[in-house]
Amino acid sequence: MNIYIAKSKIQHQNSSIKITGSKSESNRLLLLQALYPQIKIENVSNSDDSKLMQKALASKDALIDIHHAGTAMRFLTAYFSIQENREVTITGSSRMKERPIKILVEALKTLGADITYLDNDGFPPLKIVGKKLIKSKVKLEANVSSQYISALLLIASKLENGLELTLEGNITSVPYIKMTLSLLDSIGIETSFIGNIITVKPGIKPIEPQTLVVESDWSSASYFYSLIAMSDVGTKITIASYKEASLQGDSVLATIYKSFGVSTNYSNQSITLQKTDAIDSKTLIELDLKNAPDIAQTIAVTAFGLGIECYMIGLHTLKIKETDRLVALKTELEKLGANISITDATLHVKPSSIIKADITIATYNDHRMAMAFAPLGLKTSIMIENADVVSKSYPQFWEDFRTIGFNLK
Ligand SMILES: O=C(O)C1=C[C@@H](OP(=O)(O)O)[C@@H](O)[C@H](O)C1
Ligand SMILES: C=C(OP(=O)(O)O)C(=O)O
Repeated sequence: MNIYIAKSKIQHQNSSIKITGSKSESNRLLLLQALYPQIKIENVSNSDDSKLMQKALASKDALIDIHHAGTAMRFLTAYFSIQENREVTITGSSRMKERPIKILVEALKTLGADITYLDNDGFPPLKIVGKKLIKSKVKLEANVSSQYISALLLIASKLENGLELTLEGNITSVPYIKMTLSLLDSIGIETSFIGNIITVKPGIKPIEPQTLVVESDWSSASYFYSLIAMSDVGTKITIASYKEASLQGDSVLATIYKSFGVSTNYSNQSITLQKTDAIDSKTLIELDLKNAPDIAQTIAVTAFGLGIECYMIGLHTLKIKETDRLVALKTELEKLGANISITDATLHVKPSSIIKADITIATYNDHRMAMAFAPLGLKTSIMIENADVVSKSYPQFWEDFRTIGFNLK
């Protein structure tokens, strides 16, 4: 399904958009609930990735297909490693078979896990024979993906002696590691993160029955920040349910988008985004996104839409996500008339004043390509190819854009 966005305007300034729970928090809590069924979760994400996670955890099958869900792939690899007397093959989409998992698999094997690569060394599909893991100390490279670290931490309290993880090199996507530790702490599992060493105590104390409410997804909110940044001064929109003390690193959007003239007001568990200042075309925005890689696409498109210069570093993880997001951004933004340069970890949007009309944007099976380019509908008419990819994280994305006045065909 392609969607054509005829040049649009935000019509319903006072509409309130409700986004469901964070995909990252949901996938962690779903795994913890499988380990500790006394936990209840509210506002679970309705994303494909969280539904796949739920389905995989409930499945008794010997073959689990996780499609494009990277977090689920990594978390379930750890989970099935400790399911005694169970053997599973875990596979995914063709892109999943290109997304590296060796660092996690080697760490699990060091702890005693029985995992075999069924196709290419270091990549899914994997055969996992569940076992009791006796060892408790492991070192791993921390600059490739934090998901490997979170995966180990999530099962750690079920290991006989807990876990002591030594992180080597520069640690990437740190807020996601802290999110995992906070969720463990909140259910009653003892953890510490000092220097480059994380420890998780074995679960000796019983975990109390409790209900955890997932905060809505900040990465999904990024597309509304982009919309407001490209709107006329005074335009505002309210989205729920958010809080100022978020576990999600992408809540840094509230700070980042001040530079794009957008203010954020927190009230009644909602955020109201308002365009307060017009942006000078000579503005240069410089950002290090190693802690918030999922909002890089949104920000690159906002800068292009406003015609301003933006230089982003810390993007080394983008090459191994749903697609090579650096190459995809360069290719698609340049079709619209942008001047972009990239390296393996940076992206530079040069200032420009032209936005071509009626260009078709390829999305490369990447939800964030579709959603990041959609706000440009305020500036020009644009076609988004395979627009249903959004369901990976935000199934009602197009409905919500229609609600605020977008003209979609
Ligand atoms: O743990 C998580 O929930 C995630 C961690 C990040 O991955 P990396 O650590 O691989 O950057 C992020 O990009 C992904 O969307 C979700
Ligand atoms: C990178 C992402 O997800 P995952 O790694 O879980 O596939 C994402 O949602 O942007």
